[in-house]
Amino acid sequence: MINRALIPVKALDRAKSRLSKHLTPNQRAFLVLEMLHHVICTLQESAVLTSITVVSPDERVLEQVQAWGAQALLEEQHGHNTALHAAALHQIEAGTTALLTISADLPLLQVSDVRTMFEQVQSHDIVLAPSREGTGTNALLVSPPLVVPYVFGPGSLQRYQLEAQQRDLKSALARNIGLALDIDTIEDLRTLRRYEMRNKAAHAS
Ligand SMILES: Nc1nc2c(ncn2[C@@H]2O[C@H](COP(=O)(O)OP(=O)(O)OP(=O)(O)O)[C@@H](O)[C@H]2O)c(=O)[nH]1
Ligand SMILES: C=C(OP(=O)(O)O)C(=O)O
Repeated sequence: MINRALIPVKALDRAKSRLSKHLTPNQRAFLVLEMLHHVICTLQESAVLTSITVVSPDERVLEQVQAWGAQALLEEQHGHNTALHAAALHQIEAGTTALLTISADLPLLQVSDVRTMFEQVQSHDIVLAPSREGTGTNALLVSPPLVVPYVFGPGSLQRYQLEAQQRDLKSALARNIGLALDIDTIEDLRTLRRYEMRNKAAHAS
């Protein structure tokens, strides 16, 4: 198996728009980079990936991720799904057998979450990590790459499940808070804070 990962990242000045009422543009850019760093480090620590590639139209993001040991791919075609499709074609050319596409905004992601998904893909064609409210998709692991098209956007979980069904593919869900809590809204930030406080208290006792 040659396992690789793709992380799509929006231009910093457009990212986290749902937090624009609560955070300044600089704070939002900082938050995006901090969460991205966490996701890259966790993927690296999982030791199951040959490479991690960040796909973004933003030169600042691409420069930064190379310093963190990830590969940088300039978004050739604009739009979340189109950019990912083009990036996945490169991964196929590079001999990738299993491709993880994962959001950059998962601050509670753990090494065990990543390893579990790769264990699941041994016996499934597609592994989906639902978002906390159960309609979005925070991570998608497919073997081979592009066995289903990219359909990220509102209601994507159901759409991926339908795409898999139509192709008679075996799919599995990966449910864990590390994969489920993506940060889009101020409520998500509050939830994150609650988990962090709980973890701190658990470590102190
Ligand atoms: N390269 C690329 N990545 C994208 C694009 N749209 C979203 N992403 C990334 O996909 C993941 C999920 O994105 P969203 O939650 O839809 O966008 P967001 O910027 O995080 O938040 P909102 O602006 O509030 O929607 C994040 O890692 C984003 O940076 C895009 O057009 N191009
Ligand atoms: C893009 C997605 O998520 P969100 O915009 O909710 O982060 C998705 O779940 O497909």
